[in-house]
Amino acid sequence: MTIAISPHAPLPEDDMPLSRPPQLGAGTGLSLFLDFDGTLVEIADHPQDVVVPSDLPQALSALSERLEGRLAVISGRALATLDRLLGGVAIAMAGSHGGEFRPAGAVEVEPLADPLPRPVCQALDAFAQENGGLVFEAKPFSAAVHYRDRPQIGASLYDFAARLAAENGLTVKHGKMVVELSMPGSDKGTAVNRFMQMPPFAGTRPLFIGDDVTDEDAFAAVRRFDGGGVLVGPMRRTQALWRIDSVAAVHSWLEEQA
Ligand SMILES: O=P(O)(O)OC[C@H]1O[C@H](O[C@H]2O[C@H](CO)[C@@H](O)[C@H](O)[C@H]2O)[C@H](O)[C@@H](O)[C@@H]1O
Repeated sequence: MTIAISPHAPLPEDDMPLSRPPQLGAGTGLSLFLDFDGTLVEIADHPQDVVVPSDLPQALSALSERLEGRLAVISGRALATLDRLLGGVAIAMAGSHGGEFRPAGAVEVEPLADPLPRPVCQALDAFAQENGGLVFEAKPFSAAVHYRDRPQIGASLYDFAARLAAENGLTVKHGKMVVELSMPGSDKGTAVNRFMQMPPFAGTRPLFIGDDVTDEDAFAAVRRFDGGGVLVGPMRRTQALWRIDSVAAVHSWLEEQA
């Protein structure tokens, strides 16, 4: 299938149906970027409770091989966590919302951001402790507070984090029942840009599959390389050009590409 995509194509309206993404057939020159939570694994109540299908690491590894290495997972999770959850599969990865970067087969993690100042992490952690039921998650280049167990705290948590961000020159991200702080200059879009400057991604047209608003930076980035985003889940205002209904449907689509 030939796909024609322009970075200047109009964005879809939020009530406009988006079709399934194109197939990664031989000779299409496409590369593939995948988000993790809500895309490859179902959302769970707590970050440590996600269930990784036992065949997922091998499926990613086989697809990466078929695409001659043009596959990467780009996640908000720490790379060390992704390694543990995916059994150390040797595919390309970026973690901590673009703060950590590692090409396929490499051992060294390349930082693409500076770590958060310790007092900021301590302040976020203290807010989580003082508002029982919040989960503080420290990552090498960002820190997150999850409020899924106390949704009513979401607005005050966001205000608190936004104030910390303004006082310290940081970036605040608001994902699914989670508020995160990181140093400016790294997000999933910068991770896409970095991969697209190096082989085997350079010169290809990237697809990015993701579910969260934090994936929108990557949806915008892939359009600049004549590629497109694939939104997972219900339609919303998005920069994605295609849509897949659910995590299960992502798995089916990945199987079709094998
Ligand atoms: O970029 P992603 O791979 O989608 O990671 C985004 C965040 O995912 C994790 O939190 C989310 O998933 C949890 C498990 O399903 C869920 O409990 C939580 O409410 C979600 O926000 C992860 O813990 C974060 O570090 C990632 O940034």
